[in-house]
This record gives sequence, C-alpha cells and structure tokens, in this order.
Amino acid sequence: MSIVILYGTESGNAEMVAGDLADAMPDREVTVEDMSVFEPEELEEGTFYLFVCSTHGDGELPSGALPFWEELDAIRPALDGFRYGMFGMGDSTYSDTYSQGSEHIDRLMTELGAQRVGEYGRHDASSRQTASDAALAWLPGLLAALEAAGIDA
Ligand SMILES: Cc1cc2nc3c(=O)[nH]c(=O)nc-3n(C[C@H](O)[C@H](O)[C@H](O)COP(=O)(O)O)c2cc1C
Repeated sequence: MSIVILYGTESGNAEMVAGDLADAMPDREVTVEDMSVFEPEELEEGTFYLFVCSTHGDGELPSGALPFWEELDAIRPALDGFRYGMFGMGDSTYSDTYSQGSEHIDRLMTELGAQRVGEYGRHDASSRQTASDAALAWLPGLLAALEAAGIDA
C-alpha cells in the first residue's frame, strides 16, 4: 500500500513537515500532495493518507486545505474501508482554538466512514520543539500502528 501525505498550509510549515516525513520513509512508496490541488475524487481505498494540516484564522483550516475540505463536504463520498493518519499543527497561545484546523478534516473523514489509525499527532508552535522534530518523533508510533493494523505500507 502506498502512502500519500496530504498537506494543508498557510505559510509553509505543514509543507515542510510533509516533506520531512516523506524523507524519513525512504524505503516506502510515499508521495506528497498539496491539498490546494489534490481533489477528493482522487482518493483511493488502497492508499494510506497521512494528513499534515495547520490551523488559521480562529480555529479554521488554512487556505491551502480549504478547497479539499469544501469539495469533500460537497461530494461526501463513502469512505468506509479508507484509513488515514493525522498530524495537526497549531499554537497553544490560541487557547480556545488550539490545533483545531486539522480537526475539521478529521471530523469529516470520520463522518464519511474512514478510520484514523495511530495517535493524533500534534505540534504546538509555542513549544521548544520544531514542527519537523515533533512529527519525526511521532512517526515511529504511526508506523507501528500501521503494522499492528495489518496495513502493509
Ligand atoms: C493569523 C494566524 C492565525 C492562527 N490561528 C491559530 C488558531 O486559531 N489555533 C491554533 O492552534 N494555531 C493558530 N495559528 C498558528 C499556526 O497554525 C501555526 O503557526 C502553524 O505552524 C502554521 O503552519 P503553516 O505555515 O503550515 O500554516 C495561527 C497562526 C496565524 C499566523
């Protein structure tokens, strides 16, 4: 099973994290796609989708993730059998809306029948860790969860 990393960004952090995650999996079939151009119609059941998405505005999606979310919500395909991972990015100084951008996608994917695998990854821009370091520290747990779920990616 191949892995497609779908990133949604406003100012480039999520794109950088997506690239670093891909680089950390050289032995796997991984591609990186921008949610501003990737169409929900392209989703395939035989692929594992790894979302990397920041938060903007007031707990909203970054502009780069909006086209994907809006189209997915418009066409609402049945995603039973689809599995995905989630790495959300935000800043805890926004205490009421911390990391909620990615949660819009998570909620919709779940509503449509897809199943999240592994722990929900997070990066807090107010922490001492860089977003890439947080994502790379989280990745082994995700890969272990894939293996435990029998997903050969
Ligand atoms: C104008 C603005 C609004 C933001 N709003 C939120 C927010 O509501 N909640 C949150 O957790 N983070 C918020 N953030 C923090 C970003 O999600 C964080 O800096 C992230 O790393 C940006 O990633 P990106 O460059 O991929 O968009 C905001 C950042 C900016 C600049």
